[in-house]
Amino acid sequence: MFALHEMSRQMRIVCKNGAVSGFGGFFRAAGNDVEGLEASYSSIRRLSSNWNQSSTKEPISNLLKNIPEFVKIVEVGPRDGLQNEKHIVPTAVKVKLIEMLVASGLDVVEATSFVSPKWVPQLADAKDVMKAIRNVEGVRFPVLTPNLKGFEAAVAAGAKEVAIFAAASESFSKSNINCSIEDSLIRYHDVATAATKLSIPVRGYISCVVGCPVEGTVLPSQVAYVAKKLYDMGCSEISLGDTIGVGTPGTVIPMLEAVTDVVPTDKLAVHYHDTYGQALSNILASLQEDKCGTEINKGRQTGLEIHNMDFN
Ligand SMILES: CC(C)(COP(=O)([O-])OP(=O)([O-])OC[C@H]1O[C@@H](n2cnc3c(N)ncnc32)[C@H](O)[C@@H]1OP(=O)([O-])[O-])[C@@H](O)C(=O)NCCC(=O)NCCSC(=O)C[C@@](C)(O)CC(=O)[O-]
Repeated sequence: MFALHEMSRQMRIVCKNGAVSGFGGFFRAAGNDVEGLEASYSSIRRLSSNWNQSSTKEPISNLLKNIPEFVKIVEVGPRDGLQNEKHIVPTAVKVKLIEMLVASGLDVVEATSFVSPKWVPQLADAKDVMKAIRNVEGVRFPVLTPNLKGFEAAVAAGAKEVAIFAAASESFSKSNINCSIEDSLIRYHDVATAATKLSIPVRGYISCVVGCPVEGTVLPSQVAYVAKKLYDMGCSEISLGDTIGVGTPGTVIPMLEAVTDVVPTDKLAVHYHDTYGQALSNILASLQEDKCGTEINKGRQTGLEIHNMDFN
């Protein structure tokens, strides 16, 4: 899986391949043990280093003319990649994975989730993962928190940054967090308020920004509605997730336009799953989106985050 995320200024772009399958594929290839991970470590380093090098070069064609010159990478594999693994990955392997991702040069790694272990048993060791990485310096380790209970547990475990996750589709909201969109926003408002009191940045995800597995097409106005609510409650950034990977440039651009009408582009990320091989096209199209390009041409520092990378 794989995600681009322009940061520092105008537009954040996050893209992710078929969530679990992308990173899971890498993980299976590496083997469910520390040695297997080490064997794959050099590929991570190569990819990370390639990104950094290419970000300093002049654009090589008109196709790439308006994309940011600087790329910031955020990795969500330890959370998003492992949350649906069939077999529970041992804590020590998760920690090793995080350490390797950090060593590869990534400085934001979404480490785990403080969600119900009944819903996501794969991440039931969130507290232990956080304990094991507590001395890693210079890296941000955001964690998912679905409610105040999760937020309090995350803070007690040492989290310095959290993420809340709403949906643009009612059906997905119900199946993912067992409540309506409106109820989730009330819940998240409580989390955001508690986080603000502790000066903890809150990232807001929106799932199903172009399509829902149950409802089909999701209208841009539905996404803009939730994005504005998350922005108003104080989210420092809002990540727009094409959860089932059905987006194409033709659908993500209208969605981005609707959202950028109500939320400043420097607060936005996009999170594209590569289920149907559209993630890179969607990233490129999003980066070329007018508002983003205009800012880039002003020559200000830009960033691009890669949330997950598919090594398959
Ligand atoms: C939201 C809930 C908790 C509601 O679940 P619920 O069952 O409605 O919760 P509840 O409030 O009725 O509580 C039921 C039990 O869960 C406990 N509980 C309640 N909250 C917590 C908590 N935080 N941590 C630990 N335990 C918790 C609570 O204490 C109680 O325990 P019991 O009394 O039965 O022993 C549940 O649905 C849940 O955890 N959902 C998380 C699902 C999830 O993690 N999905 C994947 C992440 S979203 C995603 O991947 C999309 C994204 C972000 O990547 C973007 C994209 O790809 O597009």
